[in-house]
Amino acid sequence: MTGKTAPARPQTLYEKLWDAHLVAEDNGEAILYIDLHMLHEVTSPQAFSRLKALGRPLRRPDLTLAMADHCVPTIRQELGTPGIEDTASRLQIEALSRNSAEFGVEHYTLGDLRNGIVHVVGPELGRTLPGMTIVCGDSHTSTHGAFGALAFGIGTSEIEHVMATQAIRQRKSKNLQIIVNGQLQEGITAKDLALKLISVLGVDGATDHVIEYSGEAISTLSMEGRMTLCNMSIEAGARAGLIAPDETTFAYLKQRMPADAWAAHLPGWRALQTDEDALFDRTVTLNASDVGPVVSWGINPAQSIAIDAQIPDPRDQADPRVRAVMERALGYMQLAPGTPIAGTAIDRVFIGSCTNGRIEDLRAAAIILKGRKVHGSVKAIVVPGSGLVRQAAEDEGLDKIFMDAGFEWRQPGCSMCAAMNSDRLSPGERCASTSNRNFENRQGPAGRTHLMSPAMATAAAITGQITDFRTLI
Ligand SMILES: CC(C)[C@H](C(=O)O)[C@@H](O)C(=O)O
Ligand code: SF4
Repeated sequence: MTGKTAPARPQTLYEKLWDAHLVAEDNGEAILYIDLHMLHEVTSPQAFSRLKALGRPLRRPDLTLAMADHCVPTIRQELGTPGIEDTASRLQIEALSRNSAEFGVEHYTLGDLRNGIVHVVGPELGRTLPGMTIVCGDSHTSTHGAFGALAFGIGTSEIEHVMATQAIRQRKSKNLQIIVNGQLQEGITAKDLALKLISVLGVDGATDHVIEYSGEAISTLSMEGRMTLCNMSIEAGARAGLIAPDETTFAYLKQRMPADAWAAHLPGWRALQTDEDALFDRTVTLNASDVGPVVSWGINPAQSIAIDAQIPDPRDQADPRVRAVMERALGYMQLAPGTPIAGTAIDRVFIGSCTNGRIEDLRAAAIILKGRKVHGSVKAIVVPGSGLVRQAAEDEGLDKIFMDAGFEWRQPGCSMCAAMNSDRLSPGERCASTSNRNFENRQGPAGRTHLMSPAMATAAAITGQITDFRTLI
């Protein structure tokens, strides 16, 4: 012992979270301890079966939380699983309940107020906390990074691994810093910012990176907005998205956990910041004031443009591969280059998903909708992200505003985000959607999706076409 200690190297938040959970490391491969493992019905059954076949116990049922969201119907949930018409969905949801009971996992069944989309429920129940490592067999686990937790999606074999060991094998990602300076304009949301960022970065622009978002525009976002932004990190290829916890985070959590536990955590949470002079592999800077309402026109989220822009022309692209992707998108979406995106007629509106199914999203929609009607040619549904969101909305009378306008007021679930249940587009239908993916067939075979914010989807519902919501306020 020399008595000397190496000077502490400045670290990013990602590096701090990594080090705090590092169990072992060898040749770049690490084992990370996992603080919270969330399960849903689609990606957990095989892992449970393997565990059973091997006769292994679930290592930490107390750090595991299960709920059905993808396949659940968004009507008649009070009937429980017997009310599910689709047999495959019913079996999957029943299997989750059975497995949860067998392994002692906390599980919210259909119709339980606490049930909903896993990425909405974890945070709102105070299970998602700053400084945690959180995994789930679902790519949008990145949502939880909004709290300064290292949260990422995992595959089925990894689910089994976490179930058995409460740890996971990982390689360290690179670190991408995204600084958003200035303030977002009135009514412009984290969704517009996310779509704008993805259109700048590209769908694989953040591959192999963990993003940390910072800057004035980020610090003024609500927790709901931060979750929307971190949720969509994955659509730029990122492993995870992170926002350092601050007073907004602490205030959100204060309402969701026992006061003594909250106070005990606080000093540790405050230390979850990127050190000054810490090094990132890359930095991207954006001015919030340059962001207006953004809408996707194509078949990936990077194919997004400002509401006052024209559909891009593949002939302007030098790269033949980019041109080919654009041509395919235009063909699938049945859009002509050079035409304004505003004015595109739509058939369906979907407000919901783990991106935009929170109370703030429903409020943003209801403010515009109040006293107006859904256009005669449009079928519109609103699907709260959880039972608690639904209840909060009803307490505020938002359900009435939606129903009076002609929206269907549904029960919680992923619904039309991924069409893994009976909520889906018919072939050829065009949808204004607050979800996060506009891939071909995503919302139903041959369905066409335009991603946008809740305010923009509401404006589309009212006018029957893609519309700048600011013309309605
Ligand atoms: C079903 C699930 C594995 C999938 C995901 O990982 O994201 C789904 O949630 C999605 O949004 O496409
Ligand atoms: S709401 Fe959509 S994106 Fe989110 S978990 Fe469900 S299917 Fe995936």
